[in-house]
Amino acid sequence: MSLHASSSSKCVPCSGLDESAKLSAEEAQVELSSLPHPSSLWSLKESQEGILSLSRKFTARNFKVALDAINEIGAIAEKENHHPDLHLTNYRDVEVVIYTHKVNGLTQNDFVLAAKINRKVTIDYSPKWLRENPDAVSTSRKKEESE
Ligand SMILES: C[C@H](O)[C@H](O)[C@H]1CNC2=NC(N)=NC(=O)C2=N1
Repeated sequence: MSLHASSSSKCVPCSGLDESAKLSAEEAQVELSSLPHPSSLWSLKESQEGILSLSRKFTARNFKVALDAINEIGAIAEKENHHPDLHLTNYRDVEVVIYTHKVNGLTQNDFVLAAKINRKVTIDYSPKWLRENPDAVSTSRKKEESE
């Protein structure tokens, strides 16, 4: 079982991590596909500097819902002491980007956090976005809107 698949998993302090904790692109792909459902919400992303990260994008129903989701994700991050970059890229479009700054790449901590976000955060999505992204239905706060 992957580390993040266990509900007792917690992020280990990033300050203690070194390069040996950094996952290769292949290892990251394996971790990605074993995230709890719906793992398809997340994708691997590589910056121009070659830094691998995990990214999840969604469109919320409105501005307030987008801000509430950011705050909810932020509270989980504080608890784990592992912090995503949270982007409000348009008034209700959110992108969550997770990587381990200490190693400039992905570690197990990033997948632990992504798994917690999948399990704990439900979002009142834009109905149109949810229709276009049916995998997200289990993370929708208003499941009936998907029909
Ligand atoms: C001391 C503390 O553990 C570190 O500064 C943490 C805080 N949150 C962090 N978050 C992320 N995403 N990467 C880090 O390397 C990191 N380091």
